[in-house]
Amino acid sequence: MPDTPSAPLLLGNQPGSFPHSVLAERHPAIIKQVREAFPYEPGQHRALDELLANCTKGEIEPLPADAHDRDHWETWGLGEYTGRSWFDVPWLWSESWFYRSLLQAVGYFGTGPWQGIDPFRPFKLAELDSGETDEELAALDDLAGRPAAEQAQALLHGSLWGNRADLGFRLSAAGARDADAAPGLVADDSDRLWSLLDTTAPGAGTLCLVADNAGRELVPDLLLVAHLLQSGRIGRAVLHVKPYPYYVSDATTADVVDALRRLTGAGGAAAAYGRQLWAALAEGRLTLRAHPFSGAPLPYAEMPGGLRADFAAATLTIVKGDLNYRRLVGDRLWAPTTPFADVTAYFPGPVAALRTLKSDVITGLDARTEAALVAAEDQRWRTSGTHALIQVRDNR
Ligand SMILES: O=P(O)(O)OC[C@@]1(O)O[C@H](CO)[C@@H](O)[C@@H]1O
Repeated sequence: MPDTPSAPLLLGNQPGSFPHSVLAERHPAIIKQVREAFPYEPGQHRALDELLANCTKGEIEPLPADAHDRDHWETWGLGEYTGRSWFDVPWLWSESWFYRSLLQAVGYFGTGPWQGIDPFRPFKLAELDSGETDEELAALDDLAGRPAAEQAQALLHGSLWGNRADLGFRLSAAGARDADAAPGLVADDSDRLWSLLDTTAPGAGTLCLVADNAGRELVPDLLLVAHLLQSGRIGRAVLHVKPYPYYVSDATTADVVDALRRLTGAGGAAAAYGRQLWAALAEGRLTLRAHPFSGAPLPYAEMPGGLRADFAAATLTIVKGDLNYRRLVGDRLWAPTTPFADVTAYFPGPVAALRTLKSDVITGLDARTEAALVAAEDQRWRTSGTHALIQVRDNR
């Protein structure tokens, strides 16, 4: 970002701020929920007690020498932050460290019987099995008879607003789920998004979709991918998921499998989409990636070469959700009118952000939109989850 003056990095040490509330309130609430959802054994309860004390009052501790991911975390700044309060290091870093620590506490990374048991799975499954998901899937039958452009726009918006289905957010924002979505987007580059996928050679393009939440967000993401493959706007899709459970509801490979089973078992148009994606995986037209950096506590500007090459080769990369937006533009308190194109100039290919606003970070607003939002809601629009955006930077 050579020409963009930087902005203050978000830390969690300002009482009353959103980042502070995540560290002081959301994380303890997540520990409580996870503890109540599983018949954990004494060692796990002890480890959760220790984590609760450590993440609210303690300091960041080093990893044991034999931790499987020690090298990653050393590269990602653990040495520098060891011994500091969770509240005094970059907020993005301490949140990521929290999820890594929670998985450690419940034995996810161990060699024992709890290895690989996702502590968030009950919440994800409840959402996937909900009546709301049934309704959303049934609506696909009506959509099937509509013109292709209308279907595409509806599925794009389904994927965008699916981002409200974020279980971590709903834990701490009481009533967030029911608050009405604001009509209109605070930024809408959807025409540019479609123009990037308008191809004279059908089936030639590759879409990278950096997924966010499982369940009611991943389902519409998959439907969008299926539609783009089917209509020939893309020939290949690469779906980036998290390598392990993260930010409560972030999608992992297991969640993709659950979502595909849900689709194929639903009947009607949903099942047809599900079968199509199942076949696309078998044929290599849809590929899954679970890159370690997808769970890293760092902005995408610091992504390693392999991941950069993936994004560079794509016709378009769609980055879903609030956390990915923070990582895309940098977790900083930018002036809202800072151009999105400037803060994403480092990204190696065309990139689109689809996000509902759930944290203070925002770029790319025009001054009039920002003024109207502030006049109506003070600064609440930044974190309420009721506003959304589609922003695109095309570097071709
Ligand atoms: O990435 P997502 O699922 O859209 O949102 C993640 C989120 O709930 O977690 C962060 C705070 O913990 C915020 O960035 C955001 O509110």
